[in-house]
Amino acid sequence: MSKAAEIDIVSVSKVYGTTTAVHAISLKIPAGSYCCFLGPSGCGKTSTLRMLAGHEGISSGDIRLGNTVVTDFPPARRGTAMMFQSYALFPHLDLVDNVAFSLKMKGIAREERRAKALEMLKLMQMEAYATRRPAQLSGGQQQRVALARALITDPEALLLDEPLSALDPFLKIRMRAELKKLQKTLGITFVHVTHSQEEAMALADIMVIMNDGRIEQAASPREVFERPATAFVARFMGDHNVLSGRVTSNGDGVITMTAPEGQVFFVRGTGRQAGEAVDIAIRTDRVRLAQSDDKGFGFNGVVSNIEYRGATLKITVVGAGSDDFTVIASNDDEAVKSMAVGDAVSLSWAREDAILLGRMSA
Ligand SMILES: Nc1ncnc2c1ncn2[C@@H]1O[C@H](COP(=O)(O)OP(=O)(O)OP(=O)(O)O)[C@@H](O)[C@H]1O
Repeated sequence: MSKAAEIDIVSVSKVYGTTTAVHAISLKIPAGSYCCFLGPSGCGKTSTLRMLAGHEGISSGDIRLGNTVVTDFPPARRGTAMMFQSYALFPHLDLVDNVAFSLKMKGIAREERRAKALEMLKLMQMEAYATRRPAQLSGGQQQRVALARALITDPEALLLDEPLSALDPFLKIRMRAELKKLQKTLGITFVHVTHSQEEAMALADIMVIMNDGRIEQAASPREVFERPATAFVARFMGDHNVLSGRVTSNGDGVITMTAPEGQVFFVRGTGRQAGEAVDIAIRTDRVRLAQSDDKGFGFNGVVSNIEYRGATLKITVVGAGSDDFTVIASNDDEAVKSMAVGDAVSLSWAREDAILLGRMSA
């Protein structure tokens, strides 16, 4: 029904008094993609979304939507629409009037705007409820109405601020699938802010991971998981161990790193100087326990905790400067099954499973 627009964020900052919430971020979100902003509380994701929507002024930088610089445009002229976490429906209006509200503000005649509102309610499979008020709906139904209301302006981009957070876990997963389907059907750009790694992985074409007002990585979920860019991303996404050390040598595309306790690790990579601090990530499911494999690289440690997880065991090991090195091992492995807290174990992984992590530029 609508055209999609590329969103270009060019060196955008947001300063509130003495707090810099967003530090000169730059990002291109391709037209028609599903983009999720993810990060811990206070990292600047909502401020970024609100600047895209025009609900918050931009301290410096520019935002372009398609070919238009919208930096100084009010929300209604940007070609974006926003769906709020709380849905912000009017309790005293029926669904048709709720959905038609922004058309009323634009001065569109009653019959025309009600017809368009009904069309949007139909798209969201809510036309049977058209004469109800928001309080007479379930959470999931209210969310559909809020979506219909945001989409009635035919936006080029839909901005969603934690759209699933008010729903119970079961509905969250169902509505998540509906959001993805809707985005595919409409073909417009969706920008969705969430706290949930799982939600972002399930929905996004591009995941943008923010930390302290900066973008740590913007890439597909697969790339973020398989090639986390920084130690922050590896830790925040989970399922990775991060080991720190210093570069001891560097040549032929292989960096040798020494951990504080003297263990030596090898990782593919270039461009690091001897003596430089370095971090590597190793996926928790790629670590072998109690195996001496001459192709593997690892260390000896002591088991500090074992959690039963059904098909797998989560084993925490102290060693190589880490006090929570985690291994996810199959529960079918007899050697692993018999392990106990306090056991000395040897851990190893294939050289290609060590990922060299970058540092954030300040
Ligand atoms: N209106 C404001 N005035 C002053 N500081 C603000 C304002 N809004 C946000 N901040 C600060 O800016 C920083 C980023 O806030 P923002 O709401 O963008 O983070 P967030 O990643 O969306 O967090 P959350 O997940 O908790 O919503 C925080 O330090 C916050 O305290």
